[in-house]
Amino acid sequence: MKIFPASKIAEIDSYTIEHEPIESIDLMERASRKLFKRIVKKFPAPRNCKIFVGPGNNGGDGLALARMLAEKNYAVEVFIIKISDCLSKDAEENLQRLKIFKTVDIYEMASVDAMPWLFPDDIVIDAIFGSGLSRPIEGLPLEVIKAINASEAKVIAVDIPSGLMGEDNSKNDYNGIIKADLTLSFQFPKLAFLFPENAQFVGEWEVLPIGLHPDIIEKEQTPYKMLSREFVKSLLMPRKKFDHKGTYGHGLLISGSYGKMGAAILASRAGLRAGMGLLTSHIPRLGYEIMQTAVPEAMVSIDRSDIIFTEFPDLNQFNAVAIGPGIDKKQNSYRAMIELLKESKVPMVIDADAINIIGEHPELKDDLPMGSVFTPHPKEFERLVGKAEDSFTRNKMQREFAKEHSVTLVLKGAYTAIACPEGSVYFNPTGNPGMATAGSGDVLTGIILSLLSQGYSSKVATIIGVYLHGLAGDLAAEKIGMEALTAGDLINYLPKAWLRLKK
Ligand SMILES: NC(=O)C1=CN([C@@H]2O[C@H](COP(=O)(O)OP(=O)(O)OC[C@H]3O[C@@H](n4cnc5c(N)ncnc54)[C@H](O)[C@@H]3O)[C@@H](O)[C@H]2O)[C@@H](O)CC1
Ligand SMILES: Nc1ncnc2c1ncn2[C@@H]1O[C@H](COP(=O)(O)OP(=O)(O)O)[C@@H](O)[C@H]1O
Ligand SMILES: [K+]
Repeated sequence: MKIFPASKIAEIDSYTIEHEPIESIDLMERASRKLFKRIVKKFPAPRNCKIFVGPGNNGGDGLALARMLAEKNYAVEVFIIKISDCLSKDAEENLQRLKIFKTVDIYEMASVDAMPWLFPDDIVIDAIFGSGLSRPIEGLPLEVIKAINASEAKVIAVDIPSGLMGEDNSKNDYNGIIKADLTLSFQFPKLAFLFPENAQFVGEWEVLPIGLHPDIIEKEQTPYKMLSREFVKSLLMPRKKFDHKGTYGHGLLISGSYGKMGAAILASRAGLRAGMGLLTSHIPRLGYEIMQTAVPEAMVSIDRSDIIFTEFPDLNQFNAVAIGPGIDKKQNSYRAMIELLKESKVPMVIDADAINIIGEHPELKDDLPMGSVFTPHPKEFERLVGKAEDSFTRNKMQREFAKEHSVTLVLKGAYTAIACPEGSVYFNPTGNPGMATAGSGDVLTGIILSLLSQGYSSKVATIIGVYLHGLAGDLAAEKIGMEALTAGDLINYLPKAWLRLKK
């Protein structure tokens, strides 16, 4: 699913109005009907609804929704916040349509003194500002937003929490944003929903399709996309009758050190479960028996060092290389990294301490093999790319890094973002907080290495890998809950994740 900036959404609206064709008031009616249906399903009548309305079309949605809820036996009160002298044309039309309903009290709020008391079981509908917000909120609407946020009522935001910018909130005033429990977004999610600091405003969110024109959605370009099962499935290569293990590639995994052999085991097992034909695990000498016992399917390459990574085998036999899980970052490992980056001609996954080593020795960035994939969590990202005060800025830095160094740069998190060299960013919807547990990242590294070895491009291997990893987490959490989930469970649920993905 594409994610558009607010300006593009306005273009898509206009195109729909012109080419469907549909009157703008009827498009508003259709959108509001969707809101209405969702709210009725989630919060059945009778309920008290207090609807706060602003001057634009977001307010218009609120007014249309008020009429629909009143028809369905909700007790509805509408508060029109006096922000400008007039309402938008369609909002005004919906106000006139609403006035016919004698059961709905309509108040004009010229000051916050007119703010009603909000009870915990009230439903507050936030239709103050939508995607037309052009600057941080001040004055009366700011006071109203603060009062709503101070209440215990259930808050439902129409399209986007009022005050939140769709993309860039780096200059926003965080006191002037509605804290919604539920955000019902029209047709597309907004980029801002995917950033952790905005979770407090967006709450749960859902997308309501409102039938915007498919031709323009197809045609309009945007760098931001949300992964879907259908899309990821369409990238899979089928297995053929006469395929053999050579068909599915040979990967080299460099991982583990004294005290961190678990990372090597997890990444190796995950790699094999993700379908690679052959895996060689390069580990320090002390890990030999551990690896041979825990992962009998893997071949083992032994470092001359007992405890860390200091050398690597002949690279010619491998289709892809991964380095990082549990390797530590001793001086000798750094030296071996210099050689590895110079010699490797195949795509590499660079994770964990391998990222930290590059962060400490930025000159190594000049030697990255074509098609490298970086998989940092936010702290590693900071060491590699730099510090950002907010997620939008971080996302920009991520895109720029991917472009400048021609690499795929993954930023792991609740909505893991995959930035590709050509400028696009894919967000991953799978995964859950049960995966915030030691070793989940090692599992991801093994999976991406596996897909690279099988011949998927760096971009596709990363997309499939990230989606599958999260899906395994979701299936595991469904069965065993989030608290008890460990990284090993992600591997155990990979078979089911494959089946679900291919269904
Ligand atoms: N996507 C669609 O096709 C549809 C969109 N609709 C709604 O239309 C909304 C967008 O409508 P609008 O473009 O009218 O935008 P808004 O409803 O967000 O309101 C914009 C108005 O507020 C003013 N404004 C902006 N920032 C302000 C600030 N900080 N302080 C005071 N005033 C400020 C603007 O000058 C403008 O008059 C969407 O969010 C959605 O709710 C729906 O009607 C259905 C159809
Ligand atoms: N709240 C969450 N929702 C979805 N996925 C999560 C969440 N927390 C962690 N994850 C996933 O778990 C993995 C954690 O990786 P990482 O921090 O490198 O762990 P480790 O270093 O312990 O291996 C990432 O893929 C991340 O996207
Ligand atoms: K809103």
